[in-house]
Amino acid sequence: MITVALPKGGLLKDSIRLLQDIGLDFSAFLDSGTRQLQLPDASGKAKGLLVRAQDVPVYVEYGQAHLGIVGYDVLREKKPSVAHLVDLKFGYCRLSVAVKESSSYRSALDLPANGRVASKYVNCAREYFQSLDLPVEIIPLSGSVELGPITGISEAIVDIVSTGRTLHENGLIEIERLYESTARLIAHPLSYRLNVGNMDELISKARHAITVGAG
Ligand SMILES: Nc1ncnc2c1ncn2[C@@H]1O[C@H](COP(=O)(O)OP(=O)(O)OP(=O)(O)O)[C@@H](O)[C@H]1O
Ligand SMILES: O=P(O)(O)OC[C@H]1O[C@H](OP(=O)(O)OP(=O)(O)O)[C@H](O)[C@@H]1O
Repeated sequence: MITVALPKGGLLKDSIRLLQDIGLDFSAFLDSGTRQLQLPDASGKAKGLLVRAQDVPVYVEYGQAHLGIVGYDVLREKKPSVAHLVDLKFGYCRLSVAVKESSSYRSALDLPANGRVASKYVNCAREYFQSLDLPVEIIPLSGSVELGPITGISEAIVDIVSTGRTLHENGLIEIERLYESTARLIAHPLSYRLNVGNMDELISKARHAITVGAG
């Protein structure tokens, strides 16, 4: 039986829809009555694990899940040893540098050397500022990162932007875009090589579903 790690939160509905397109029905996770974190799919041929988005690659790397769905942002940040299989095209966002609109900073290189940057994406932020040769102190936060420049804990933030509404409503502006992210289908590398549970067929169906969806 194949096991799939599904991300709780914003990616869950689209993930369930994609899995339905390839013949795996995990819609029971959407039942408001359930608190179950592990469910068989409706046909009984697969098992789903409902985990925090950031933990999806952990289950897949360790082989407890053969397949998983996770944002490219999480893969860039954590660099897990997993096979990247299909860009699923949903869950679009970008990782950006933002500052207070009222500040004088309009590009990353305007930021002061040894300034502070708050982020949930500490590795991506560190790599980015290293690539610019600009020494900054990265302040790790785990949410509501936009409060960094508002409270003065940092001059800038590196955070996910999707619609831009959170930045706008908090008086911040985006000054750099590091990369764009969408949801990805990932696999445990050895299980992928061994084609556990005939996952090749599921992956082909996923590629097909994306192409049809795009057309
Ligand atoms: N506006 C957005 N905010 C956050 N994530 C987004 C947004 N748009 C798309 N995404 C994608 O959805 C993924 C999961 O986001 P979600 O907010 O559900 O989880 P999370 O931020 O890791 O939350 P938690 O810390 O509660 O587990 C992100 O990793 C990203 O790829
Ligand atoms: O551009 P927008 O469409 O407004 O989306 C961006 C916001 O969404 C994310 O926060 P999330 O809701 O995951 O909460 P968090 O602050 O706990 O990370 C992200 O960190 C931004 O705050």
